[in-house]
Amino acid sequence: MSEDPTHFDLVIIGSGSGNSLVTPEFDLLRTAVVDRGVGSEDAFGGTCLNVGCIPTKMFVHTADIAATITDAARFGVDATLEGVRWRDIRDRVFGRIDAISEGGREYRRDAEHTEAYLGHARFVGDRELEVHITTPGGSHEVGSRHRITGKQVVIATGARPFVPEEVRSSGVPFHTSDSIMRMDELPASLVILGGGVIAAEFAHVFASLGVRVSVVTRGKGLLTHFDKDISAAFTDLARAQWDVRTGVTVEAVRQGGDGVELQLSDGIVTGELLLVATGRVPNSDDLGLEHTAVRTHRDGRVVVDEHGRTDVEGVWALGDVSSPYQLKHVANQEARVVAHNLVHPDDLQSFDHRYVPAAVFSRPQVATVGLTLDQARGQGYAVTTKTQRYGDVAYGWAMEDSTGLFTVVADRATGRLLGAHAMGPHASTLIQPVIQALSLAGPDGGPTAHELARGQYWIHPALTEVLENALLALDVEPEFDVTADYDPVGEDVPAT
Ligand SMILES: Cc1cc2nc3c(=O)[nH]c(=O)nc-3n(C[C@H](O)[C@H](O)[C@H](O)COP(=O)(O)OP(=O)(O)OC[C@H]3O[C@@H](n4cnc5c(N)ncnc54)[C@H](O)[C@@H]3O)c2cc1C
Ligand SMILES: NC(=O)c1ccc[n+]([C@@H]2O[C@H](COP(=O)([O-])OP(=O)(O)OC[C@H]3O[C@@H](n4cnc5c(N)ncnc54)[C@H](O)[C@@H]3O)[C@@H](O)[C@H]2O)c1
Repeated sequence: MSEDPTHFDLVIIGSGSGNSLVTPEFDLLRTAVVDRGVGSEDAFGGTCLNVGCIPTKMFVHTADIAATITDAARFGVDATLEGVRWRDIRDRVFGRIDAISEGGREYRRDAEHTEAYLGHARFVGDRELEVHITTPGGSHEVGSRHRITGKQVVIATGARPFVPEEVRSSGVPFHTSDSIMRMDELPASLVILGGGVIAAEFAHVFASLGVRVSVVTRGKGLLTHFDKDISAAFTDLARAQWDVRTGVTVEAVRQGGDGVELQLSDGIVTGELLLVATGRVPNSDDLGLEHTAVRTHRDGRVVVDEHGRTDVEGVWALGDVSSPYQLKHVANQEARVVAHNLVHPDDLQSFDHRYVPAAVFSRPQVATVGLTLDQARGQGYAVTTKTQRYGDVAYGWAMEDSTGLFTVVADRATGRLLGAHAMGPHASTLIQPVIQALSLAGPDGGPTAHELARGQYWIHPALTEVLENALLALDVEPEFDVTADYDPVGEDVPAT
């Protein structure tokens, strides 16, 4: 261990996924965790905990409850949503989260082998940083500046909301996902700019809680990064719930109407508040990387190899700042790999980007893994695909579902799965057996789709039968059809 108090064995910039790098192997070494905080409270612990996955899903679940009440009459259950207590909801969510964030910060500050620098870090050399303390509650005074060096440095600085120039230069107040969940009152109406994941999730949250929501996007539909049939079906369902403006450009943003007015290429949209959800940019531009040999891609992501190494020896990167996937489960996997590699330089592990799943927790949910039909064809596979409707299995009847679908994509020649794409209640959970089959396949190629269907029990009449039936209905080469005698109509589930 070094005697120099400004030299550390490990310096981690970013307390999100980076925070999990302080493994027991570092117990006898010195680690600095540098973090400037996220959201309006400059909270410790990164995006997912404070302004990302966790609070949004707590709001989504609350919105699901409200939507279930509103939807209950068609089941013969008469119920009225009498109102929602926004401040109570907000305070319940953040009452839980803030305590975890504060506990994490104090632990890093007080532990014998770690030091918490709560401020902005900037490289001044390859493994040398200047830190300007901006937030109280850490190991150092607000306003102080520190030069620190690390034997190893990990860049885990995440990403931040991108705000288009037409909004920034308008002077009109706006929210991003960093601020909107902490507002004091629900607005009567909300304009959401963007048609991606954040827009889809917040549109559900606020519309289900009684806010009139407009979604404005330049794309032809919503969730256009997903399978095209799912994107089209989701956009149709969105139009039935929200005011959805697709294929439009924003020509001006000004104050007007009840709050904000957007001049679109095809008209005007107004709302009390504006939420900007137009993507997230890596936090690499304000890191002083020009003082190092660390390179970035054109989109700002730090260049790393499959082990998380940058171009500078001893400097690593992981998560949203460098990954092609801005997802917490990916950042976590990358953090586990880097945590191992930091202490096992002769036995490096690699990032696993083979089958990265994603889900959108909207109304309905969307989930995806592996190749879409078009991607599989593009890669030269003889593709077979089946779309099974939720409404065709028993639990789908129970739910009176008429829109949910589960598509599986497979290689006709081998019968093996290539991907799956689902939209409907619990899609994020239902897709897990496909993720498992793809990820654990091993060198022998793993189970065929039919083996996956018939090699295990599927609880009857659970909603997972939608996947079981889709797998069984795939049209594969006969020699791989281990269920040639299976009659999908024979059980008490009707065929499509
Ligand atoms: C609204 C929303 C919902 C989401 N929902 C999901 C979901 O349901 N599922 C999912 O998988 N993913 C979701 N994500 C994405 C997920 O949150 C991110 O992929 C993940 O948190 C990235 O982790 P990270 O460790 O790379 O970065 P972060 O958690 O963002 O951590 C980076 C930290 O570095 C700090 N920092 C940055 N620059 C500096 C600097 N120069 N000096 C000091 N500190 C600095 C930041 O303040 C931050 O605290 C969501 C994101 C958002 C915004
Ligand atoms: N459930 C989840 O896993 C989850 C939830 C939220 C966020 N995230 C992560 O956060 C990332 C960022 O989310 P996001 O929704 O901000 O980005 P996104 O890339 O999903 O969507 C951005 C949207 O904004 C539109 N857009 C961009 N610039 C625009 C402009 N100038 N005018 C109008 N529209 C414009 C794009 O066409 C697109 O529809 C996601 O890609 C995802 O990885 C994940």
